[in-house]
Amino acid sequence: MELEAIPGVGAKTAAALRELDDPADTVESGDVAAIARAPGVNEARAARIARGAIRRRHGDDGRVLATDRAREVYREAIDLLRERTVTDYAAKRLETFYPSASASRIDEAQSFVESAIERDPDPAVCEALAGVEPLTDPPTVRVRDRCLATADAETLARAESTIPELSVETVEDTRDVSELARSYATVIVLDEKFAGLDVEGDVHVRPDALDEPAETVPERLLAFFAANRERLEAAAAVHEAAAAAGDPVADDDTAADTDALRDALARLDDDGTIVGDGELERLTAAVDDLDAAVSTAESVADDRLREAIRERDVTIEGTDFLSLVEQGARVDSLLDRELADEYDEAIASAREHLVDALRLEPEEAELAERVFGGDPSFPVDHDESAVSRLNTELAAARDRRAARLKAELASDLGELREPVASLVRDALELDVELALARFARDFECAMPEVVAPESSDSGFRIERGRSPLLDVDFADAEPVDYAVSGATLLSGVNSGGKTSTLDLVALVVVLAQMGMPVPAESATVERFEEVHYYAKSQGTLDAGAFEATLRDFGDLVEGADGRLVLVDELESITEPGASAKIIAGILEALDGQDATAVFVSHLAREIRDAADFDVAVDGIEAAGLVDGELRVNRSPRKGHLARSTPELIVEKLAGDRDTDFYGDLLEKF
Ligand SMILES: Nc1ncnc2c1ncn2[C@@H]1O[C@H](COP(=O)(O)OP(=O)(O)OP(=O)(O)O)[C@@H](O)[C@H]1O
Repeated sequence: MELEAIPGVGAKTAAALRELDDPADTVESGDVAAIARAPGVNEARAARIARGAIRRRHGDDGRVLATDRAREVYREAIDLLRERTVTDYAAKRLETFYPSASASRIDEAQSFVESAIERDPDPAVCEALAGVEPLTDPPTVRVRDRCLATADAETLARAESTIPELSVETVEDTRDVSELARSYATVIVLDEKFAGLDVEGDVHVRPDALDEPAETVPERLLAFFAANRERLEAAAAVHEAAAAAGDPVADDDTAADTDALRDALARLDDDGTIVGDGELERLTAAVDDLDAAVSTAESVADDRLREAIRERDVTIEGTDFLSLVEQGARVDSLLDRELADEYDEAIASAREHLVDALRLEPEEAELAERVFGGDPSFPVDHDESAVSRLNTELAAARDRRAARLKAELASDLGELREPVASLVRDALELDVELALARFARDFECAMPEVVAPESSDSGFRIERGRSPLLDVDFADAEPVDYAVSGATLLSGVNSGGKTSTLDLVALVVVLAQMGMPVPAESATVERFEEVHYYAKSQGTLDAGAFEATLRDFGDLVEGADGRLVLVDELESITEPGASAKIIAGILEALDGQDATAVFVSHLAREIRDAADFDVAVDGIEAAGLVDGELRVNRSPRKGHLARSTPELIVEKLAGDRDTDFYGDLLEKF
């Protein structure tokens, strides 16, 4: 796919997207997190790119939201959905839903949404979702005890780019390899021609080493899993909680084995090292504690010997005494001769202490024996070279064991790499689905029927619609029935709910064309090409602004087929007499076209009089004034010019007061 063919993707963004593993599929997948891995592409931009890809696939020019207020209603709809997500991912992913005029796009979104709203938003699942985030790639780990070696320049370049964790060294011959083996614990030679090579050290000839990065640098997988541990554990918890709630995220055969994942993670420390292996822990501790254990062992032996000397009467022959005096304080020979058994016991206790403290195995214990037992001395002394030998052996055993365990764990993790990617993706997608399910429940929604413009059901029909955009609690929103086909005026008392009705219509249409459920008992909506919603102007416009507004409406009525036009009190832009004429003219222009329009106005009577055709008028009626409060039937009555608030008040006064004034006034309405 030509990435530049996606609306909104220029050459620069396309170049960034080409850095992804599989640019075309990733962009088409709608996976906002995966798209956002492209350099310089944040999640908001990724959502726009995903939306662009959807539009391209459906040949959709994305013109539905034609005015500021229409765009605002869309934002409000998106906000209502986003408020119901737990993860940032789901919040961004919801932005890939937009009102479309393409039947195939609406069908596609509807089929996703229909199954999503069947989900049960279980609290345990939502809680677990809080820790889920898209998987992250940790920075490259540098491994310094291993290197790659090759004689070939091309292989060298490939090695540097595929295994950046290791140094890549150039070697000409066996001598070079053997030199490397002295600087690195392990050397991996990449060239076939070195096969059968015999040099000292841990040297392997592995021409396939670059194709098996998991084996060559198990640290890469370990670092990846260590860095993503919390996300993975959270995703696993989501799957487990969803399964426990009887609403599994994925089919059993596609689900990752969460037990295997937990088991593998338990073997891994946060810094990518191995944990939970008793033998490795023993060897690591033995290396770390060796010096301290040697000096404690010396003290143990010294204490024993001191005790023994203190309790013994030693008879010194004259010659010995003489040599003692002549040679200074050398008592070694005396110790050997007079206290041989005690000395041996003291040395034995030192060795025993060393073996016990370091928990040494028999072969290691043999080396430990040599640490004590040189010429007798007091205080007891150790053999430094024996300590260093023991240290080298223990460290080598530790490193061998760690390398083997890393390789084993990496091989287990390698098998989990793909499954965990879907484990996390599915958990994040579940959050999108649960947000939709919660939205549908919270606002008692139904899936609307979206019909073709040429259908006999053109326009819109909403039954018992309740707007979540009202300034009252949703529980107090009174249901509204309203249907319009063609152009109509909507009249009604002040604060009767005219603006709220326009909002409800706009919201239902926008949601329906996004493929979403709508807050109504049922709804049928034409698939509008464009939604033009004009909010009430704040006061009279100056000449320039008035002219600009008239131009807008001039454009609007040109080729208005397939448009939904919602206009709130256009009369406020200028003086009432002129307004009525302008609105009448616009309605006349729309009347001959396949447009659907609702014009809210307090000038319905005047507009009707100014129009050259029979203007349809609906009305939001007040049932009357009760204790100075309007009692309103929120559903507009079809073909009915509603009485205005002033008329209602005059009528009330005419009934209450004993004077002709109010009666005469009433007749003027
Ligand atoms: N369906 C409804 N359910 C509950 N309350 C509603 C409903 N519709 C409107 N209201 C309440 O009535 C108030 C006024 O509604 P709205 O602004 O839509 O009336 P209006 O007819 O456009 O008024 P005006 O003629 O002054 O422009 C709203 O702020 C809301 O509190």
